[in-house]
Amino acid sequence: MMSYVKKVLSDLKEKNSSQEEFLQAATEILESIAPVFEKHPEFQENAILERLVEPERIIMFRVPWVDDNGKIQVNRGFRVQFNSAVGPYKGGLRFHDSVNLSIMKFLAFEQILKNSLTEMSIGGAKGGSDFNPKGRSDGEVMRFCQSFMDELYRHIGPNTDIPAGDMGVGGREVGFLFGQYKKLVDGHVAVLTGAGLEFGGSLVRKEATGYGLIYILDEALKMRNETIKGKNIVVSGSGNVAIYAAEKAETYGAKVLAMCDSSGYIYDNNGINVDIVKEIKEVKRGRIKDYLKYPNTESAQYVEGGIIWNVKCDIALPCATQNELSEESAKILAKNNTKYVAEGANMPSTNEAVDVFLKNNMLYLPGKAANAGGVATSALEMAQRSSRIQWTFEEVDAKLKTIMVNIYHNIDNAAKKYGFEGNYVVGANIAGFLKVANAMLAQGVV
Ligand SMILES: NC(=O)C1=CN([C@@H]2O[C@H](COP(=O)(O)OP(=O)(O)OC[C@H]3O[C@@H](n4cnc5c(N)ncnc54)[C@H](OP(=O)(O)O)[C@@H]3O)[C@@H](O)[C@H]2O)C=CC1
Ligand SMILES: O=C(O)CCC(=O)C(=O)O
Repeated sequence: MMSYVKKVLSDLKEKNSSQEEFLQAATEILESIAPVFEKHPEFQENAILERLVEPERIIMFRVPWVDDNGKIQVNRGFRVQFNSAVGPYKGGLRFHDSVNLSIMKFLAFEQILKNSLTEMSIGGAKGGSDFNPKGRSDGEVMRFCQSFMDELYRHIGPNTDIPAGDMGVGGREVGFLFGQYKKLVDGHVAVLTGAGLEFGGSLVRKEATGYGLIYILDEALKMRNETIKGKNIVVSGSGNVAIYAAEKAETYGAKVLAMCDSSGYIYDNNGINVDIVKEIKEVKRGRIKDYLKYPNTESAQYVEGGIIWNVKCDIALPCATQNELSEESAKILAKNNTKYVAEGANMPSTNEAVDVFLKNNMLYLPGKAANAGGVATSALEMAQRSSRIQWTFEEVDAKLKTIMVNIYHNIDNAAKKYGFEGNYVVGANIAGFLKVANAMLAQGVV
């Protein structure tokens, strides 16, 4: 059956030769699900893979807006509606200057399997723009979001496609996007998750991706008679996912030694004060190096442009961006005896880095399983919104924990069933794929 996978992959490479990140994600996924086709010839007979790798729809559009100097700026907007077999399209919006079609497609492709793993009825999508909100005034961000929504609104809806935040899109941006959507359609509907608590949002959504990462890690460690308590952790990034992963890890008794942004990392052998990072990033929208200006941070250092994975740790949590953890960094982690890697970001480790983790018998939890808590809580937000109720923080948090524990056992069982015990690349991809493939099969050739 490998020949079937190889053929689909080689056609995909020919058709999308310049889409590096998309091909990276597709190669990892397709190669790891190859064993499924031995047991399920019906998938090949029905061209499930050929259909799965082709997005149902891609929307690309112009986003013109006026900056604070009265100058007209033009960005490019995207929404990749990749697969709606399991449910309406669902996935975040990323505003970052690196955004291009390849990155949008890789993120949307990953999202299909991730959303399937949550066991909620949500399909896979992703969108965004090459606009970077960093350094822009609130007024500029608002005008950009309004122009972005002027086009996007006609392609989304509470039963068709429900975007949310991702890199560069937090509460402020979701608020502006929602305001413009509401004005355009004249309806207060649940079309974006990660909404403010005042207008339909859910408690815990902000914390969910980072907390969920620690919940699944905790379960994986428990199954090995291990615990997070007392472990030294390095968390890359200092955005939404990184902050709440670090916060939860500390409540479990771990010490967070280092965090970073794209300029450099801070390191403190006594442990980072996550509240300061939160203040710098969520309130001041500043740089991580500002950490050293705060009281009681004398034992911390800032390393400009340094590679955070050089810091010796027991647990590595890549929570920044794709391909931030190279093969070389993976070898350093292995040499430093790091035993656990759990991904808060999407595809932060290169495929070569993942090979190093697996060869060294490190526990590796891939992003599509480990960071699924964010989108799962988005689905909980949709459930609350449609039934006009609001669960307490504790209720949502308990549901999130259950979902993450279930994901762990689901990927663990799938890995065992297919003869790859402990390999969660195989486990996550197969478990996610089977539900989507069966849904596609049931719905005919569409
Ligand atoms: N938000 C969510 O709910 C979910 C997010 N994810 C994924 O998690 C990752 C982080 O998202 P999120 O926290 O929301 O994004 P944010 O924009 O809130 O934060 C991103 C962080 O990563 C840093 N960063 C970006 N590029 C690099 C780089 N090359 N090297 C080092 N640090 C870098 C940023 O620093 P700087 O400020 O300098 O750019 C920032 O601190 C992404 O891969 C995203 O797709 C996955 C599931 C859900
Ligand atoms: O909450 C969501 O809908 C999307 C989250 C997301 O973008 C992701 O899981 O990568």
